[in-house]
Amino acid sequence: MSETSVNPQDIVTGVKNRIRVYPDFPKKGILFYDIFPLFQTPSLLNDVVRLFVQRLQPSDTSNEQQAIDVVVGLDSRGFLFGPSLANHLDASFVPIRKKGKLPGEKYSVSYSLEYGVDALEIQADSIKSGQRVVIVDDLMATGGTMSAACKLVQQLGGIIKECQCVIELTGLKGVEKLPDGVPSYSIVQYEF
Ligand SMILES: O=P(O)(O)OC[C@H]1O[C@H](OP(=O)(O)OP(=O)(O)O)[C@H](O)[C@@H]1O
Ligand SMILES: Nc1ncnc2[nH]cnc12
Repeated sequence: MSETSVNPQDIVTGVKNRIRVYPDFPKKGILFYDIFPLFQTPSLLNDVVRLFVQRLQPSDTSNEQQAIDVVVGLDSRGFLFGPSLANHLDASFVPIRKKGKLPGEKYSVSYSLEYGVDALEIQADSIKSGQRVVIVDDLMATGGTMSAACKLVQQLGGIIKECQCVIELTGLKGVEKLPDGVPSYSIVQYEF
């Protein structure tokens, strides 16, 4: 898709101005970053997705091998960005869902997150071996969710080109949990 490039710093500022922070939600001691106010500014939301796209653009746009085949979105807030990102990239969209929500043959991985433990699932035929994948979510905290998602994609033979989040809580060192060699990118960073 040929669009003019976006200035990352403008988007960082826009996102930071709109995110709301709630102490002690959903549990005491958790500082909760609410991304939903972003959706009240459609142009900013569009810029967020375009910034994700810009990161993935090959330097040589004629090289078809560089294209992303699949955007994987994580249940549930990753679904707010994934389909739009997939549309911009002309890629397919695949959901990774919390356990018990997807029908058919599935792969499953259990994981821990900042405030609980759960399992994630992907449909067995949703990614073909060798397909180039980007995984998107709203936020990375401990990295438990994203690292479980990486494991599922890799079990299906997907090649993860990047894990993308709007927010990263850098003090929780989530990126260190990702499988070796998997790149990650976040638009805004907070320590906790
Ligand atoms: O890095 P982690 O410690 O794993 O935490 C990050 C995950 O937690 C949140 O989702 P949550 O599980 O709360 O579900 P939701 O999107 O349905 O609210 C967030 O949207 C990420 O998916
Ligand atoms: N601190 C936090 N704020 C918003 N979503 C989260 N998911 C995990 N930790 C979170």
